Amino acid sequence: MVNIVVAGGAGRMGRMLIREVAAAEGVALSAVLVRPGHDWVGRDAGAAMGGADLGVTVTDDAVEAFATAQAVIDFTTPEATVDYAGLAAQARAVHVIGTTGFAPEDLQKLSAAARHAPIVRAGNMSLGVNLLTQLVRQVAAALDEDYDIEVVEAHHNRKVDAPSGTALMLGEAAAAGRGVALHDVSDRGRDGMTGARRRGAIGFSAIRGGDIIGEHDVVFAGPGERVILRHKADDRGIFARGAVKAALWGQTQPPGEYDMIDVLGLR
Ligand SMILES: NC(=O)C1=CN([C@@H]2O[C@H](COP(=O)(O)OP(=O)(O)OC[C@H]3O[C@@H](n4cnc5c(N)ncnc54)[C@H](OP(=O)(O)O)[C@@H]3O)[C@@H](O)[C@H]2O)C=CC1
Ligand SMILES: O=C(O)C1=N[C@H](C(=O)O)C[C@H](O)C1
Repeated sequence: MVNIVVAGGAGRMGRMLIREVAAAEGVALSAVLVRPGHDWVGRDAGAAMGGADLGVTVTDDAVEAFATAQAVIDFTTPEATVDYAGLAAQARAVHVIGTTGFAPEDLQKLSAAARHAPIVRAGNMSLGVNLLTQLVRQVAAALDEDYDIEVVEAHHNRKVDAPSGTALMLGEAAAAGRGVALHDVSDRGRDGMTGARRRGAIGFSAIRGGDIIGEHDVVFAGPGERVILRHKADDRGIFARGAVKAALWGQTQPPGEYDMIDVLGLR
């Protein structure tokens, strides 16, 4: 049995993860970790969510929670995730990171932690999006720069980062297909007199509204035609189930940095 801590348990993804981990086979929900001082601390996790007791008390003590865990599933904030990466590494627990919006210096800290225990990180943990990245790479390799690539994403009005982690994954895949580095061709800030579109650019745009779970289009707009590859998330369970799969997969891996392409065997 793999003991899993859900970090960020009171969040949208955290609540979904508590349900999925509690229901999944081969894993046990060993702790639910929330922001220090959160009003869920000390309560049963199931009752805190308005359901039946799960027999797991919510805590804000990460060191104690990680001490008996084999995996930490973390959908929180970049700041919290960087802190938890150090603690998970000390506990030699697999750290499954769904959090998005990292700065380059955060990613360096995650790489340092991954020298001691496996980290699985992906901006999207669903099977569908990870498969889509492979398709995007293939289409980008097949179509030349006469086809302008645009990544369009839509999310709920509480999302704090843009472009989404998924949009960046899709942009990276398109750039890899074209044999270029995304940071050399990325166009993220159109406003005002932008001038004509730069040939070879990969553009990003973001819609924020309502309760949209997550929608991503990769548009290849060419002369007289458009190819559009699309993913729509209808249920956050797809991300949570991917994260549980990653926690189990990571148990047999040496320390290092991995993603869902590794977990799903899609590379
Ligand atoms: N990779 C993937 O497949 C997916 C990734 N995500 C990403 O996951 C992240 C979370 O998304 P979502 O659940 O919608 O966001 P929420 O804001 O609903 O949840 C984040 C939770 O983390 C909590 N938190 C903040 N700091 C800490 C801390 N130090 N310790 C423990 N908990 C903490 C917040 O608490 P409080 O509000 O009290 O501060 C909040 O409850 C985002 O970065 C999002 O982009 C989302 C879906 C899928
Ligand atoms: O914040 C969200 O909600 C989501 N975040 C991830 C992202 O940034 O791509 C994954 C999913 O789209 C939902």
